[in-house]
Amino acid sequence: MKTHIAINGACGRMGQRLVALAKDDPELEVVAAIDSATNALQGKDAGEVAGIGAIGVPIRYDIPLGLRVDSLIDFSAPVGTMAVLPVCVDRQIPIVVATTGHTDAQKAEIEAAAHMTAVLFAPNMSLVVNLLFKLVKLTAEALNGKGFDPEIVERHHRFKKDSPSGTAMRFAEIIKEVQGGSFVHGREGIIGERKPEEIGVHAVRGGDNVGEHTIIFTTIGETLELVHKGHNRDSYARGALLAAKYMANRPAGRYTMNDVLGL
Ligand SMILES: NC(=O)C1=CN([C@@H]2O[C@H](COP(=O)(O)OP(=O)(O)OC[C@H]3O[C@@H](n4cnc5c(N)ncnc54)[C@H](OP(=O)(O)O)[C@@H]3O)[C@@H](O)[C@H]2O)C=CC1
Ligand SMILES: O=C(O)C1=N[C@H](C(=O)O)C[C@H](O)C1
Repeated sequence: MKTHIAINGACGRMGQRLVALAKDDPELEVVAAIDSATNALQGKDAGEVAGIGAIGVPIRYDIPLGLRVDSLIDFSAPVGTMAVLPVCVDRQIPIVVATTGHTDAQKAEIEAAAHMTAVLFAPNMSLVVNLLFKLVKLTAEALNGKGFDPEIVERHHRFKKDSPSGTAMRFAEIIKEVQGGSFVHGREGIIGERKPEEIGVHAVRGGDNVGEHTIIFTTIGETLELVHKGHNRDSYARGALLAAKYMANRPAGRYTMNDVLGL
């Protein structure tokens, strides 16, 4: 039986790739394509919006009542996640939250929803980025107390609304969990020498970059850099579709991409 998925943010850059890749997957069927009520593409066919031809699913701002939805993937905006989250709770729809940029209060609401429905909340759906989370933890552990300065540089397209990226902040949190420290976002002026406890996080914006993260561990005499460069958005989309299949029919609880990817 196919997994019936709903996509929140279906008109966006990621939403369109999900619609396109799901069409080629015999295990998946897109049954609902949701976007903001004000989006000019409301009512258009989601397949046409994604450039793959009609799939018979119109863009809507809600999930039709009575429709079987096995899991919902959210690549929208923080306000979009918060709009769809209570619907998923009410209707017991497992939700994959891939959107980034939520406030701490919004993050707490998403975590709390996991007591009522199945929730996977991850800033990056790519297999190798999730592997890199592990490599950065290993590196932070190996270099802890040895005089290395951690700094993170992320690069994204000019259209990205949140900064720093959710992924960059996850790398920073992993280092902090191992080494302690405090985040420094950019530097300007006569700020004095770098303090050993600093974890620098820096955002570059421009062009059509789909996402690059460089995690730097540098000391007097040598530097180690761990780098991921996305080539297109499909690595994120494929991970999210895998997650949607994994989440279908799961009981309430908090799930991770490590569960999905077997990492
Ligand atoms: N976890 C991961 O692996 C990845 C996460 N992301 C994150 O996913 C999110 C989306 O990225 P991207 O596709 O590039 O962004 P886009 O801006 O291209 O798409 C977002 C879509 O969501 C829509 N939207 C806005 N508000 C709502 C709402 N209230 N309800 C439903 N839909 C809404 C937007 O509509 P409108 O234009 O009308 O506002 C737009 O169509 C970002 O937070 C990004 O950081 C991106 C890539 C990978
Ligand atoms: O907005 C994007 O494009 C991306 N956002 C995610 C993030 O903020 O970490 C993941 C990826 O880097 C692409």
